[in-house]
Amino acid sequence: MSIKIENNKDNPSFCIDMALRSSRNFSKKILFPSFEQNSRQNSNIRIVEVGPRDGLQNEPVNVPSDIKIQFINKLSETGLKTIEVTSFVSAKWVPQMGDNTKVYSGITKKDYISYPVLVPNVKGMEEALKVGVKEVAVFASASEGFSRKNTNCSTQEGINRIIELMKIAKDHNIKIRGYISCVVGCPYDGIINTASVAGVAEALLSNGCYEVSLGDTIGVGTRKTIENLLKDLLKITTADKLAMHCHDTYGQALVNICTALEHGITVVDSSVSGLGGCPYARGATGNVATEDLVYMLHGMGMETGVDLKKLIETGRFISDFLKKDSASRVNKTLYSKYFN
Ligand SMILES: CC(C)(COP(=O)([O-])OP(=O)([O-])OC[C@H]1O[C@@H](n2cnc3c(N)ncnc32)[C@H](O)[C@@H]1OP(=O)([O-])[O-])[C@@H](O)C(=O)NCCC(=O)NCCSC(=O)C[C@@](C)(O)CC(=O)[O-]
Repeated sequence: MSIKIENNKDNPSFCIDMALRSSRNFSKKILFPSFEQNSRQNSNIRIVEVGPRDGLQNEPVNVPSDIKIQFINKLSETGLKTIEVTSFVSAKWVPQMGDNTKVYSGITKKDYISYPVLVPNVKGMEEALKVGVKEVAVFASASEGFSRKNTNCSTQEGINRIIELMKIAKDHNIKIRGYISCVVGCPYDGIINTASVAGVAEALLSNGCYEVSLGDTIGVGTRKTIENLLKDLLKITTADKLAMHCHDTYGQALVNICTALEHGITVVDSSVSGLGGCPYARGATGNVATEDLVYMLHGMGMETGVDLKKLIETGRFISDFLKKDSASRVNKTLYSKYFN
């Protein structure tokens, strides 16, 4: 059975199946019973696009700086309000991000878009300051095993480093966003308990992060585990201080994001074309694709301010450069309808 939707901005004027209608009506009332109530608070969702950083950091082929700059400039035209541009980590650890200064300085910045960069320590913070960053993202792990593999230190040592760099950031009026990695599972330590996540969240928030993004780094979370995590976190903080960052290894990312929306969270990280992965989290695939996220949110009647057609074109630009298929099902389905 098909219905024709004339004014749906995310779909060409062709017949789409019941899935879209379902996402507008059925899912609100039946799949997620509490959704109707929370969606009134959640009608505007902020998407944090992490494609240029998380999306590219694990790519084996060197992406030239001018391609990264074109990619970010295209993302800036899509209506996204936050685009994580690069990271100021050690190039010995993540060679793909070694051109951070060139990329950050080379992009055309719009004053209504925030362009955070990832920093691990004081050295990264100082380098980021030299190019005039206005927002940084810091990261700590809820698991010891991942902390050691990713940053060569324990979780507490990582937090201590972050506290030092946050002092500098605050002195320069730089906004600070936090990430917690491995919030439900770790490739080295297995299942992570919610108390460990809550401890890191408290440390990051109390030292100056305006929000903390919950990273399901290896994408093992399910509706149940995310629900349990959020129930516990919401005892120590409020939903407006939390964001979701779901890798889609097991295809659970959208469901987990819906679970977060139900709990009042309104900020979601994603990566165009589903690019991404951490070099130190073996087996993890990319983030939830921004195209799929936007399609879902618009289908649910939520506003993101993002132009899906431009996003699809941008996703295709970077996938074509990388010579890989887009991991976004929405991109795969709609690209030819929009552009051929
Ligand atoms: C933290 C370190 C630096 C410790 O690495 P280390 O080797 O212990 O550090 P070090 O202090 O001994 O320094 C070693 C060398 O790196 C240099 N160095 C030191 N710091 C910097 C810096 N900031 N920028 C540039 N260079 C730096 C330093 O100067 C020195 O150079 P050398 O003297 O040998 O020539 C390293 O482990 C590192 O860079 N790790 C980052 C790994 C990474 O970027 N992982 C991916 C991001 S996290 C992620 O993806 C998860 C997330 C956020 O997306 C959320 C989720 O998905 O869950």
